[in-house]
Amino acid sequence: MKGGFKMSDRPVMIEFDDVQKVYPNGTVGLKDIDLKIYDGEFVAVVGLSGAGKSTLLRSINRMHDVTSGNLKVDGQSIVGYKGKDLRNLRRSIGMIFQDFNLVDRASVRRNVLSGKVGYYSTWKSSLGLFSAEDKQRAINSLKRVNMVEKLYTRVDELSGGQQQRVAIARALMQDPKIMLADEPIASLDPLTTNAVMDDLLSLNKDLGITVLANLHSVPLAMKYADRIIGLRAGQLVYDKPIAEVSEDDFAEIYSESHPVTGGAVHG
Ligand SMILES: Nc1ncnc2c1ncn2[C@@H]1O[C@H](COP(=O)(O)OP(=O)(O)OP(=O)(O)O)[C@@H](O)[C@H]1O
Repeated sequence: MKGGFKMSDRPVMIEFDDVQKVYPNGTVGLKDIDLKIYDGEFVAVVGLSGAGKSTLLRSINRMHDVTSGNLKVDGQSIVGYKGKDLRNLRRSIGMIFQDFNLVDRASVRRNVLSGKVGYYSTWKSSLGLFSAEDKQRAINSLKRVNMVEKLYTRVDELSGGQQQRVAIARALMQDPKIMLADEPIASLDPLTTNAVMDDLLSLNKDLGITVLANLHSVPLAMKYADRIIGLRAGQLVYDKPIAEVSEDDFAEIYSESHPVTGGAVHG
């Protein structure tokens, strides 16, 4: 926060307004969520398994639909989006997953170019007819995650950390405004964890991409994020800029037995 600059002075990129999500079987995924995420923020989402972290992330690109309330991305309400609007929303949001979601038997290059598949007709993409510009973009994306020397390597010959970096490069093909990282390092060892988190940080700081990452590790969240939010049983029970965060704060979020206090630790 140099020179008194605050993230909340920036435009709002994602806004939840009284959002509820109830799954068809009655499970509450999200409850009474009010949340603003600012353009260029790096937000870590922490909480116990089942707290609603994935549901929160996946409602932003409409992988999950919310049950009620409003959700805006870049000023536009996205809850009713269909067809072209929904496709454009998803193009503007990159996503990476715990298990990478790459095509194992294809090359790194092919996987990264597949980040552009939705932009081409089916026949062109099935024949691998990508434009020279997109081929160059794939190389640039791989350079950004230090993976360009693996361009022609098959994905199943890479380590987990390398695969996650390829997944980041693939997401970059869309030129996203937002990057959702759903437990990006849960399958990785500590060394590759730092490499992947460093990549996410560089997208955030160098390219200005707003990053939301679900993390199980509070120390990691403290190291990388501008702000930490905590969920418990679908509710937002913690929300602080990193300068105010103390590791002791997390006892409540991570205690299995403590009842939800109705957001007393908000803000
Ligand atoms: N498709 C679904 N149908 C029914 N319930 C679901 C579905 N997906 C998630 N849930 C439930 O919603 C709640 C929130 O799940 P969610 O996956 O968002 O939590 P999480 O914090 O991401 O957990 P984890 O860290 O284990 O991934 C949990 O109780 C979960 O069992």
